Amino acid sequence: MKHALITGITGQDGSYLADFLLSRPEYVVHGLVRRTSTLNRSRIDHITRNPDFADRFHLHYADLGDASSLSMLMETIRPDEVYNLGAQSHVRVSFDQPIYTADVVGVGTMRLLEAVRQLARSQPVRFYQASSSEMFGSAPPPQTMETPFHPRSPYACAKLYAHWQTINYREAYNLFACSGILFNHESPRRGESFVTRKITLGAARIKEGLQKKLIMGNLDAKRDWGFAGDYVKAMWLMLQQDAPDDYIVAMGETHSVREFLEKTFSMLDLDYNDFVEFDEKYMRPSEVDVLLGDPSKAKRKLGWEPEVNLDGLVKMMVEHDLELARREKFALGYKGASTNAPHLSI
Ligand SMILES: C[C@H]1O[C@H](OP(=O)(O)OP(=O)(O)OC[C@H]2O[C@@H](n3cnc4c(=O)[nH]c(N)nc43)[C@H](O)[C@@H]2O)[C@@H](O)[C@@H](O)C1=O
Repeated sequence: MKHALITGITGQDGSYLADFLLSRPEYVVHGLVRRTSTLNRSRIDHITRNPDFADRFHLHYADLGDASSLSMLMETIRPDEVYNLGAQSHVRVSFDQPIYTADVVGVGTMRLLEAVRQLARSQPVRFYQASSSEMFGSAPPPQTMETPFHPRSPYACAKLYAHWQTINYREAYNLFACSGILFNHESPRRGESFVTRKITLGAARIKEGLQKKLIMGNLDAKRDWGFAGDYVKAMWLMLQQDAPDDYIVAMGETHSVREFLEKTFSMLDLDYNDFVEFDEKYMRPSEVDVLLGDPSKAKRKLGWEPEVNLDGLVKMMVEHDLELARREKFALGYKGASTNAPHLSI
């Protein structure tokens, strides 16, 4: 059996990657979880509750902030593959918590790389680093493998540090370490404070009369959005190659937040202009205006092809969130619309 360790297992990407690896009978999947007073495991509940996976899915307490917990974990599990998907991943929040973000995203990756380097002394191990299109920041589009980085947030600076450390561990210690520069990737499992999910959930709640307005920031920002379920396959493919390398994973299309709003609301027969309002608090001190990735290397060398386009993605998210809103309405007993989703504060 192959043992894979995933940091960030409770997140969107971690849960899709776990699904993908478990669909292959040769994998045992280990997830790193942080201790929290309330459990945040809804994205992996379908796995933990499935008796078929009882022997092939294991959760372990550790923390990217705690080097000794990572070394212990590495010794216990002795993974063949390590996927570093754990992060404080919200760009806007990284301006409020820059040092925490740098520690978890930047130095946290170093702590993990050190633990992997120790393990690599006694067995082969392959490492995947979740790098981000945010590292390109203000570099003009299209962003290719040759485009120089210009990060625009504490999150992006920390990701860039981790990216270069991954490359350095490959060059200095001959570690099989790959970095996937993933452009935005979304799904029904996306956190509710990221723009796509905020829009699909907000629109669905508006449609069901649970919410009156959707309060947004910069609608002119443009992103290259794909489906997270497609992107985790690229992560895995990178670790199956003969030699380690870095790749961009993207759709090669860019759309504005405004276009995403239009597509979502029109799918629900609504006009977003009637519901969307602006609030300064959703603006970032420095914005990334346009991201447009060139995935040609991943397609050519990995044979990677996405299966879901933007319209398919919007449809998948809207259908999911409409169902969620209907259940919410049923569970609450409908009393009257609130002015905004109370749980969306960022
Ligand atoms: C690849 C990369 O992808 C993600 O980073 P992000 O691009 O910052 O994602 P987002 O969905 O928070 O923002 C997208 C755009 O949408 C604009 N925007 C407008 N109004 C709102 C708004 O109300 N909320 C939010 N969140 N954004 C808004 C916002 O200003 C920005 O221009 C993370 O997964 C990150 O971890 C990562 O690595």
